[in-house]
Amino acid sequence: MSWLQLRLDTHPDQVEALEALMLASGSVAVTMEDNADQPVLEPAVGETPLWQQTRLTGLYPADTDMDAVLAGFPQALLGGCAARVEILEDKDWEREWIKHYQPMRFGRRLWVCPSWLEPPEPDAVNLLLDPGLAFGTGTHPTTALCLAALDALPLSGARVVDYGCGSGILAVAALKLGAASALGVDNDPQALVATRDNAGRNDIPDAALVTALPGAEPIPAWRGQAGVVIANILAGPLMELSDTLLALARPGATLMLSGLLLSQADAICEHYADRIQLHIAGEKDGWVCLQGRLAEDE
Ligand SMILES: C[S@@+](CC[C@H](N)C(=O)[O-])C[C@H]1O[C@@H](n2cnc3c(N)ncnc32)[C@H](O)[C@@H]1O
Repeated sequence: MSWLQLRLDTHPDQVEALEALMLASGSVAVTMEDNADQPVLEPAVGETPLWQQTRLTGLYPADTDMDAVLAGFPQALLGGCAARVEILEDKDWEREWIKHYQPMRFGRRLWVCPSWLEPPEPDAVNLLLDPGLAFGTGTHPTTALCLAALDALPLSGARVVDYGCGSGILAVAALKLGAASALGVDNDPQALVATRDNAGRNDIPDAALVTALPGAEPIPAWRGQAGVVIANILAGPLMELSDTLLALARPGATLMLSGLLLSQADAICEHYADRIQLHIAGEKDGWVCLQGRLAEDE
């Protein structure tokens, strides 16, 4: 079975009305994205506009008369947008995604391999991953930057905090690269489940990885203990969480921040400047990873 997909590139003011029209005209699902396919950016951290152009995609059964659907939309709404109708072949989307998820190398030693494939370099540090519903497959530039930066750190025996752990990819990578223990924090309980599953998949002993929701009981025990604190979130939370992240770090610790665009780096560096000097440790597709070391007497 195939489907028809109606794509409308429109101004955010019109999104609500157009979504209602799509649903009323037989669309079984409507999704919205920034039509430049950019992530959600936060106005507080840069002048990058949020949702300036929105792409609405409505999914219609294959026998829908799309000319009639479009004719039923008021010109005042449709006039300002680019509309396109496409045939969407029905596929097993989960399988499609899996087909394209292949082993990836980060830095010198680290490979991230889908758990259902054989690692191409059995002697490398191989992290077996099944991201489930959580963010963190290694395919996003920010995750890739953090993984490469982790590979370059002396992690042997370190205690590592992964704040915003998603699939747990960074915490588990740190443990595979020699860290002694890790704390994975996420405000999405599903992410904590994925993190524990991925740790199990990589034979990480239970005691080596603690997972917690923000503010939960195991976190105070980590205050001032971590030799490496990583947070790959977004610029806004990285600012809000600065005290929390720095409180977890011990003197001399490395702080690694990602999830931000090059245009947001100065604002973040400035925000942290009275405690730690951060520099751009890596850049990929417009995203950056910032890194710095706390003073030994911090
Ligand atoms: C961009 S993903 C990063 C996942 C993974 N660490 C990686 O590098 O691929 C950000 C994660 O941070 C979590 N998150 C967002 N805001 C948070 C907050 N204020 N406190 C804790 N976790 C947060 C999200 O649920 C998400 O799993």
